[in-house]
Amino acid sequence: MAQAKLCPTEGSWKIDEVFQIDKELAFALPSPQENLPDKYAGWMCIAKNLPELIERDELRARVKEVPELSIDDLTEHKSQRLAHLALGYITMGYVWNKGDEDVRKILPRNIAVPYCKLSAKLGLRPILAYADCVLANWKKKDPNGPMIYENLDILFFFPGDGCDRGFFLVSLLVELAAASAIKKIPDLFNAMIKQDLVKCKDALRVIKSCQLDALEVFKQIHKHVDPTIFYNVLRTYLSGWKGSSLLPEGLLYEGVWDTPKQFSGGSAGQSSVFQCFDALLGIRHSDGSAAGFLQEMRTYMPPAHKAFLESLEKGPSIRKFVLSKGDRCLKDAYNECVGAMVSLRDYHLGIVDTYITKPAREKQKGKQDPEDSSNQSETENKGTGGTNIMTFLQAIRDSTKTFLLV
Ligand SMILES: C[C@@H](C(=O)Nc1ccc(Cl)cc1)[C@H]1[C@@H]2C[C@H](n3cnc4cc(F)c(F)cc43)C[C@@H]21
Repeated sequence: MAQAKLCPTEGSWKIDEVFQIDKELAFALPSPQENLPDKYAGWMCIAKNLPELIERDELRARVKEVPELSIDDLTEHKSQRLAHLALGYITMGYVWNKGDEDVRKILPRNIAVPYCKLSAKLGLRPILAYADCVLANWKKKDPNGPMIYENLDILFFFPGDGCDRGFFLVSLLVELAAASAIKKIPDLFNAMIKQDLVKCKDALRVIKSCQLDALEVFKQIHKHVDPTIFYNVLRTYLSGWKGSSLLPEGLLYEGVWDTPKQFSGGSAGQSSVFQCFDALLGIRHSDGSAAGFLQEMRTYMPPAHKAFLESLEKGPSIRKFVLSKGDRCLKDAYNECVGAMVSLRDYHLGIVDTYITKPAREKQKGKQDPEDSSNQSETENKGTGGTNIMTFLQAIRDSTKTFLLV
């Protein structure tokens, strides 16, 4: 497994390029490709017109007509990520279509075969994930302009009047704010190696301020995402087929596997930045199901990013170093980083309440017999990733608090 390597020449830590982490953008794909070779026009035409095709009830027919294409002409990483993103949108649209009970349990081989080959090549799953719809699904309107919401757009859309633009771009901007903290990690490790407590405290203070910047960016979500549309429209298209009552066995990838396979829908847990500060600070989640879910979500990340999280967990422990020094100021600087994680988790819980719990309750009220919760489908209170996101987030928020040093 790749490790965060000591740079042999300068004798100092750097984040090895093997982890594919960009200095400014961290886990986001820098300048994602927007066009595929003409051979793939059939995929792009469907993926670029999903809302209209679904509205006109033409999507599923168009998917069945597209020829089975080989992925051999997708030679570069960025074209592979763009094709994986497009096929992800096509697959979610094909399975969920109008978002009602009329789902499809078989993905036709002309999409399933190239999608699974491409997923294997990228080390990703054949389902739309955070790495697709957030990290590879963006462009600048003015290429020379800044990385701000007003100068960004996404490449593909689901139905929902642009709700996905807000949800995906705010997620991306949170990633970018957190990127400044990730850039500081080598300085933190170098300060530890040199036993330089002053530099250690400085690095921890920078990391904390970047975490709080990420929290401020996260708050933009209310401006750009409508809770009712998110809950009733976008959440459906991001849902997966693991533990789903509509696809209890999962999805059959025709021509690839003989039996249906279960994969989870996209979730914040698939964000490497969501997990990297826990790994850096030595925060381990004792709640088995939450810890298990986080581990499972790592298998939906680009392998290089999963490897980075593992290298942070195996690398020098900042927590042990702080404990060994017994320095009050250093402990405070460490605790402020843990405290920033608690604040982010708390805020995320509020977001789940606004975007999932409350709309679910409103929807229940709207039914004939609001008291009859028997027909409350098991997905009502679930996030896009399929777990009960509130329970999951409460568990990791609570366990994060236990890592504050006295
Ligand atoms: C808006 C939310 C979302 O769920 N986005 C999403 C989900 C699924 C899919 Cl498919 C696409 C987007 C969340 C944003 C902010 C990110 N975040 C949450 N807590 C964090 C703690 C940190 F320290 C940190 F740095 C980032 C953190 C992750 C996503």
